[in-house]
Amino acid sequence: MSQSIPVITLPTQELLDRMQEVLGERAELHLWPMEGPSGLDHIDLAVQPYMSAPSVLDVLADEEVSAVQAQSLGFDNVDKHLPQGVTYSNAVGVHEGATAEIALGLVLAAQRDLHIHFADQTKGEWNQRFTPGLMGLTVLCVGVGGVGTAIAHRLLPFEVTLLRSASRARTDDLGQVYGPESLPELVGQADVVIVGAPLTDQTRHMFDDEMIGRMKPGSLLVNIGRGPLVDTDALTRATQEGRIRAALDVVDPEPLPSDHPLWTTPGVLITPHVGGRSTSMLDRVVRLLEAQVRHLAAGEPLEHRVL
Ligand SMILES: NC(=O)C1=CN([C@@H]2O[C@H](COP(=O)(O)OP(=O)(O)OC[C@H]3O[C@@H](n4cnc5c(N)ncnc54)[C@H](O)[C@@H]3O)[C@@H](O)[C@H]2O)C=CC1
Ligand SMILES: O=C(O)C(=O)COP(=O)(O)O
Repeated sequence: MSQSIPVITLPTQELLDRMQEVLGERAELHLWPMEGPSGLDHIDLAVQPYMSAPSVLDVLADEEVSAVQAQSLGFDNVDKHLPQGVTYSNAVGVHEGATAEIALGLVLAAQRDLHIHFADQTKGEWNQRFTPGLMGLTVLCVGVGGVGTAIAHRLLPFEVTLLRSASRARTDDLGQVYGPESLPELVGQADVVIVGAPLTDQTRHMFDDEMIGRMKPGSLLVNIGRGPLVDTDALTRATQEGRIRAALDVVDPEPLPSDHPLWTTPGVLITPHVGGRSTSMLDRVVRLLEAQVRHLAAGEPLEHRVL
């Protein structure tokens, strides 16, 4: 019996070449058609481009597609656009570690004023200063999934007291996880709050005036999840008044308009949604797609299905 060959469309030539190398004859690979229908009878797996546009979802209506594999972990924007009967898998294993690196980088920069030292460097100025650091402080991670856990593991060697909260209370190998009902009390105990939850109806504006108002004076709010988890106006007010500091890889809106006050508010650090953008990302995407193609060839369900 001849082996069934899944048809995969891929968003970039580089990814297609890497897939060809790894999968050889096992898959029939097509570059995703940017304009017009592909002309294929059936597509077993369509790969969502990493950069958001053009979205594979925009062209699915013209194709017979079984499943979409995303190259992102977040899928807050997807459900309304996904045609019925098409499954959607997110990119588990691709971005967690890289996003944790950006979270830790932002925390360390903000807690040791690295940005101020680097600005001094551009002027050749030798200004020594004392900074809060991280050792001995309390850090709250909001979101204990792949990203939150990667952050927690990287934080512990910094000798912090770690608090964690998620959508439900439980214990895991790192200890106690608190439920959402505990969040208002926990934020008041933390010197650093790192938000790594997904964007849902329940989490949108989770950090509003009230929640931000409960944070310790001078504490740091880090957002590496999705911009709308934090109410931008509330955050702008709190940082402009110097009540809290912020370090943001994600903002609302994205891109942040160049005249937005957050860009220039003292105590606010911004990176342009680069959590997942590490050069080793493509290797992890290829490994994920290889595993998914194996499942298709074996007639098994795809992994990491979220929709
Ligand atoms: N900055 C960046 O470049 C990146 C950002 N992300 C964002 O990070 C998010 C999280 O990704 P994963 O860890 O893979 O998700 P996940 O699904 O593995 O974990 C999500 C965690 O958030 C928690 N959560 C859900 N609702 C909550 C609530 N109401 N209160 C507190 N916690 C709640 C869940 O309990 C779970 O612990 C993604 O949805 C995406 O938006 C992901 C990758 C890169
Ligand atoms: O995986 C995610 O959710 C990320 O945020 C990184 O990917 P993106 O830049 O959103 O395509």
